[in-house]
Amino acid sequence: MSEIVGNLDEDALIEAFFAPLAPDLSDDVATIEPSHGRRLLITTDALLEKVHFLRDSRADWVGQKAVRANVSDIVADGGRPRWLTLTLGLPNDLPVSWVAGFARGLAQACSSLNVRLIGGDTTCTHSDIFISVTAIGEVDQVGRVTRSGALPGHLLAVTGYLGESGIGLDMVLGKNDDPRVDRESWMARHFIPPFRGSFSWRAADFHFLSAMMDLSDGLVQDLPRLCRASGVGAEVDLEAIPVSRGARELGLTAREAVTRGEDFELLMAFDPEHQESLRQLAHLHEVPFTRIGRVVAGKGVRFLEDGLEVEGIGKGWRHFGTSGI
Ligand SMILES: Nc1ncnc2c1ncn2[C@@H]1O[C@H](COP(=O)(O)OP(=O)(O)OP(=O)(O)O)[C@@H](O)[C@H]1O
Ligand SMILES: Cc1ncc(C[n+]2csc(CCOP(=O)(O)O)c2C)c(N)n1
Ligand SMILES: [Mg+2]
Repeated sequence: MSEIVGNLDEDALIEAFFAPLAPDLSDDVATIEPSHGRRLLITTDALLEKVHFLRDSRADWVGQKAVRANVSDIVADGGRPRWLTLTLGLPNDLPVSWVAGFARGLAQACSSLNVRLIGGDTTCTHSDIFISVTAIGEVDQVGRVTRSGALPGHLLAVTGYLGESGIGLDMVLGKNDDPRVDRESWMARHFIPPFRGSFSWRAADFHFLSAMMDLSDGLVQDLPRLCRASGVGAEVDLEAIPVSRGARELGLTAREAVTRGEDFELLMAFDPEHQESLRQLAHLHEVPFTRIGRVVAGKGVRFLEDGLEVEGIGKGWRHFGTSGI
C-alpha cells in the first residue's frame, strides 16, 4: 500500500517537498527585498478539491495551476511575479505521492515563470484538499495597468483563444469521451494556463494600455468588472471572439467561449492609436491578439452579432448559486 500523508508529520512533509523549492524555510517568517523604486503587488487565490480540481487529476498539473492562476493576476497589472507563499490543507488519507507530484508541478511552474516559494503553512483537513497561493510581484508605479482606466472610444482586445480551458475541463469532468479527441492535451490546456508576462510588461512599459485584467470567470462576467471599475460600458462583437480551429471542431461557439472560465488570458482596453503597435508587440511575443469590441459611454456590456444585441447569453462561472457552466 502506498504511503499516506497521515504517516508523516508536517515537518517531514515540508522538508521533503517544499524546502527544496525555497531559499530558506527555517524561520518563523519570510523576508523579501523589493527592487528599488518598485511597488509590491499582492494577490491570493485558493484552489479547492471538487471546486477547482478533482483528486484523481494529475497532481503536478494541479501544482502548475496553483502557481499560474495566481501569477496571472500579477501579469494582468503589468507586474513581474517574484515570490509565492503556499498554504496547504491535506487529508490524512492522501497518498504522499500526490504531494510529491504537486510539488513537482509547483517547481516546474516556479522555474519557468521565475518565481520563488518563500513560505507557507501546512495543516490537515478532515475532507478535501485545500490549496491557497499568495503571489507577490513588483511593478513600476508608472507601468502599472489597473482595471479602471478605460475610456469611451477605446478598443478592447484579448490574448489567446477563449473557451479552451473549458473544453479541457469537460474532459476532466468526463463530459466528453470522444475517442478521436486528444484528451491529454486539452486537459493540459486547462491545468497549465498561459503566461503572458513578456507581452504584458512591454505593453505596460510603453503605456499602450488604459486598462487590463485577466479572464478567470469568463468574458461575460469579467468584462463588466473592468467596465464598472472604469465607469464605462462596452460592446463586444461575438463574431470577433477568437475561437481556435480545434475548439470549433469540438463544437465550441463564440457564445459559449465567452461564458467559460479559467482561460487566464488578458483582456485589454487601449486608445485606438496604439492598436497597430500592440498587434506588432503581440506578434513579436507570439501571442495571439484579437480585437473584440469597444468601450462606450454609459453602463453595461452588450454582446452583438451582426450588429444586433444577443439576449440570454450564459452567465460565466459563479461560485455561489447556480453556475452557467
Ligand atoms: N475574502 C476577501 N477578503 C478581502 N478581499 C477579498 C476577498 N475576496 C476577494 N477580495 C478582493 O476582491 C477583489 C476581487 O477578487 P476576485 O477574486 O474576484 O479577483 P481575481 O483574483 O482577479 O479573480 P479570480 O479569483 O477569479 O482569479 C480583489 O481585490 C481581492 O483581493
Ligand atoms: C472540478 C472542477 N469543477 C469546476 C471547475 C470550473 N471552475 C472552477 S472555479 C472557476 C472560475 C475561477 O475560479 P476563481 O474565481 O476561484 O479563481 C471555474 C471555471 C473546475 N476547474 N474544476
Ligand atoms: Mg484576476
